[in-house]
Amino acid sequence: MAILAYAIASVIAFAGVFFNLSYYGKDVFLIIFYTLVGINLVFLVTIHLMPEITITFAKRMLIFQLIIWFVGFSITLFFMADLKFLLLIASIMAFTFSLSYLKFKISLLFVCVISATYFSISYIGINYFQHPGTIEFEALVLISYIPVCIFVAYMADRENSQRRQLKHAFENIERVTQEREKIMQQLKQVASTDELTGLLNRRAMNAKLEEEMKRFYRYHISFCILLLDIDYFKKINDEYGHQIGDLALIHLAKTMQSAIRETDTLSRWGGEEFMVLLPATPIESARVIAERLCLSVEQSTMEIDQATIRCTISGGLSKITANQSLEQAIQIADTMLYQAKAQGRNQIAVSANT
Ligand SMILES: Nc1nc2c(ncn2[C@@H]2O[C@H](COP(=O)(O)OP(=O)(O)OP(=O)(O)O)[C@@H](O)[C@H]2O)c(=O)[nH]1
Repeated sequence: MAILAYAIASVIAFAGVFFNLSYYGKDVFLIIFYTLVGINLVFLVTIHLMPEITITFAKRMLIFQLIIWFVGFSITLFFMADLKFLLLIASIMAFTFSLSYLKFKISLLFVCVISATYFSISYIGINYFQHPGTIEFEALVLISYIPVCIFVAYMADRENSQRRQLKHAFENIERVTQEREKIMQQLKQVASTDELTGLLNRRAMNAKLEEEMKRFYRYHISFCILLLDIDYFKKINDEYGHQIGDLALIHLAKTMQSAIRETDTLSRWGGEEFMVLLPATPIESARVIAERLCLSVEQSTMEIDQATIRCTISGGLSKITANQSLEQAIQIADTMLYQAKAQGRNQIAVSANT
């Protein structure tokens, strides 16, 4: 809308020149007009061509352009004495364009400057250069021009502030949405992580198992469940205290995590129990992985207060089959774990039902 107003204003100004309706004739006006346009263009091109242009320099150029525009306006007013009124309308339209970027007070200042210039030129023109018209008529013109400009300035300022408020509101919404997403992510992370070891907790593991189960029903790719339990962990707690017990749990979690494949998932199932999900793994491969896990725990040591803590783990391994539920597979792994404990610990018991 503002650009349209600016374009119409330019067309009116050019039409004035084209139809040679000016008081002093086309030639004088054209020389001055094109000189000003030329100077302006040179500066515009300079601004765009200089890559190292600074904001201060650009602002100075803007002031320079304003001065050129103002001088151009004054000269045009003077030479187009019989078209002054038309030029004033063009200035309102051009104003509509620039006002959308200006504050209300600055717009008022512009209106005052233009009105004063118009009146001075009319006064000089009528009294000393035989310009047509009377000073009373010019005053009347200004009386109608000023309220229109003030109205345009007010409307532009109101639209501007509404636009700013809207932009601000959108920015706020964007920021709040981003923060909310971040918090949701953090909450999700906290809700699915075991605080002590940083592994997935039981709830998150259950979700993973459900997902794997759906994949199993859809693609018939079976998976294995390995339930692990630290042997005689109570002794560590009793001997070294609960805090050292916690450190031992962290240490063992790290040891086990580094012993499994990236595609397998280790979680803290509860207390000193851990569960490993081995997707798309045949039972024999799962047994190899489980035994390697046992060995890496057995071989790892933890130095605390000059004491060396060693642990072993026992495990129960089961494979999901078509005729059983997830709960049944977990139950079988639990039974196998019980069997591994009963058989002397530090070993893996594998379900025969595979
Ligand atoms: N420090 C610490 N201890 C835990 C935690 N969760 C469970 N425990 C301890 O783990 C021990 C488990 O003991 P039991 O269930 O008797 O089993 P165990 O001593 O490991 O013996 P077996 O499992 O039969 O080999 C208990 O002493 C629990 O207090 C924990 O988060 N931190």
